[in-house]
Amino acid sequence: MSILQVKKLTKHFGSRTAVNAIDLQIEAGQVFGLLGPNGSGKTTTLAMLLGVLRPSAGDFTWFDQPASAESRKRIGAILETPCFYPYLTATDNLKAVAEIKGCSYNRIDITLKEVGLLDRKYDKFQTYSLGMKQRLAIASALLADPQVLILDEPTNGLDPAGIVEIREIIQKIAQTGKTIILASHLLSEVQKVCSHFAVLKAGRLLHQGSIHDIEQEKTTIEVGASNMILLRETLDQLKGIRNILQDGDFYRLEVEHEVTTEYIMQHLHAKGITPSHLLKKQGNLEQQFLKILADNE
Ligand SMILES: Nc1ncnc2c1ncn2[C@@H]1O[C@H](COP(=O)(O)OP(=O)(O)OP(=O)(O)O)[C@@H](O)[C@H]1O
Repeated sequence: MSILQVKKLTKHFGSRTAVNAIDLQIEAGQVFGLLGPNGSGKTTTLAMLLGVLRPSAGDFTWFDQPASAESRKRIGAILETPCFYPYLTATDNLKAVAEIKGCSYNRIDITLKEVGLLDRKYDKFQTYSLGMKQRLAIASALLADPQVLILDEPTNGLDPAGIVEIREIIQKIAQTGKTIILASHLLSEVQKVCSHFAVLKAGRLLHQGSIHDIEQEKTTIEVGASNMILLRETLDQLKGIRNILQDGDFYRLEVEHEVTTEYIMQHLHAKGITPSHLLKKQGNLEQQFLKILADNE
């Protein structure tokens, strides 16, 4: 089932175009990363998709139907950190959220467990760390057991341990079959948790695809030396090299991910070869992201 179809979605703020005719397709079960630098239009896009902002042009469907109050109930979202009562416990705060959303209190312990806060449920919100506050926000978004969870920059401001916790929670939630859409400017985060992603820059959609495709990108090492024949003979004997192609005055090696330039260097040294050129090129999202941004300058 298609979860979200977006067509030519646009938002102008006065003369500024924050979101410029973007198209998106998100399918059930995907963990979808909306990736882009600050000010690229991620929050504005999510706000339109959640009915918080009215689009200037374009449209979208949720669950193959025009957006409605009904479809909105199937989506749990955190656009901004929700306001919790500092002097109330996590449980009492979630009771207040349950009242607003009209859902059963039975879900409170289930969601607190999902975000790893069950043993702190009677602690006051004001005693929570930033990471715990963010996890409680996720619990509140999960309270009505939505099909889709939307998170805007979920690891913002967290320390490395807090970031890992949020990542693990997102992965666990994804395993339950929910579709997750998260906006982030952190490439590594998107690469670690997302199955699919789109890149926004200055309100435009530059790329949409699966993380898998990018990870399948070949890792290559370029190596050149004055004696290309001896270099070739040496490279032919090395393990971990899948393919060797000559490209001008160097060879382009398709290698296993683990093969390092140090490994190549050691073997060349043993044969008395000093490389004139040695460069590893990894097909990871960061390079793709930078390339996508550069290609669209
Ligand atoms: N209410 C508003 N009025 C005027 N301009 C706005 C408004 N909201 C956002 N913008 C502008 O729209 C553009 C996109 O902002 P948006 O917050 O959607 O980007 P973002 O990718 O979410 O960035 P960040 O990661 O910094 O939150 C920016 O230039 C921003 O200044």
